[in-house]
Amino acid sequence: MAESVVACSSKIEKLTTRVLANLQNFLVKCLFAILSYGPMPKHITFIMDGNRRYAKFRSIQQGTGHRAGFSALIDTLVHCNDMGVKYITVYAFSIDNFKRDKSEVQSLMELMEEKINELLDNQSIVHKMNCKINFWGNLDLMCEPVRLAAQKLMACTAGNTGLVLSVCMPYNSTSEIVNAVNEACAERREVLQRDHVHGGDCNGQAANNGVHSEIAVSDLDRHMYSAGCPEPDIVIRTSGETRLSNFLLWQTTFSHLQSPQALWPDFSFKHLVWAILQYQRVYPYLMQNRELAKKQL
Ligand SMILES: CC(C)=CCC/C(C)=C/CC/C(C)=C/COP(=O)(O)OP(=O)(O)O
Repeated sequence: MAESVVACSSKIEKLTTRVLANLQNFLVKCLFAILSYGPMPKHITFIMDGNRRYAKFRSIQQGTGHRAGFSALIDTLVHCNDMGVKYITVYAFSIDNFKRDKSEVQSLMELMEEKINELLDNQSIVHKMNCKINFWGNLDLMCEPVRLAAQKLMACTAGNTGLVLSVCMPYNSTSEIVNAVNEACAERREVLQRDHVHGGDCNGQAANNGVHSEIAVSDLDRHMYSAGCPEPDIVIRTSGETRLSNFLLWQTTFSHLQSPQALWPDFSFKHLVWAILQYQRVYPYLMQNRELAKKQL
């Protein structure tokens, strides 16, 4: 008798769990349907701030905070993918982060290597979502195991057609801009020299193909890590901080900035939905600004 009561109550428990999960799925789908009536962002970027504070407040190891941060990143990717957001860009390691305590940098590198290798597995969530993964930054600054793993991940997801995740690492925007200026100048010099050899005038001006020696905005665009990717619609910096900290300065002129109080490992579905609702609220003004700027050019 007692056994059958236990078996029955366990069946009821399982059923309740399944019903609640289905109900939750249904509510989430309703929410997506409501959101999709408004303009949906194509590209959301995250400054994943507050991982160490998360660990400190819980009196756990600092590295555990960064691990929780990685889980929050994967959950966020899944939600964005479900909502049809095509581009996600995250600030995972700034060039300035190399100035941190040696042991902290070392443990961050180990975490990066471990997690990138996990993502390389065919069964990983990013493969299931057909994600393409880019790394934006100077990978030569990373230690060899991280660099090799990152290059392998980029190569093996290059043909994927789903969500595009760009991991900024080791990155800062001013280096990206300087790099783009140098590359654009080198490219222009090459064209002018070629033209000169083939009949340009003695001032180095192109002969007749309309090439000018000045660099245009579009030249720099082509040499940014973000070439081919739409400008971010939303920049979210968690932990209530309101600085950009040298992140995507070139690309975020018209982006909507948000700084939820949540620390990155606590960032969840509700924060994401709230961020999109806020974006939809200000969307007409964002578009107005963009149009105005285009006219002024
Ligand atoms: C493979 C891959 C993409 C891994 C990403 C893992 C991850 C979440 C990295 C975040 C690294 C970082 C320095 C975050 C800033 O928080 P913080 O450490 O500055 O914390 P604080 O703001 O509390 O000081």
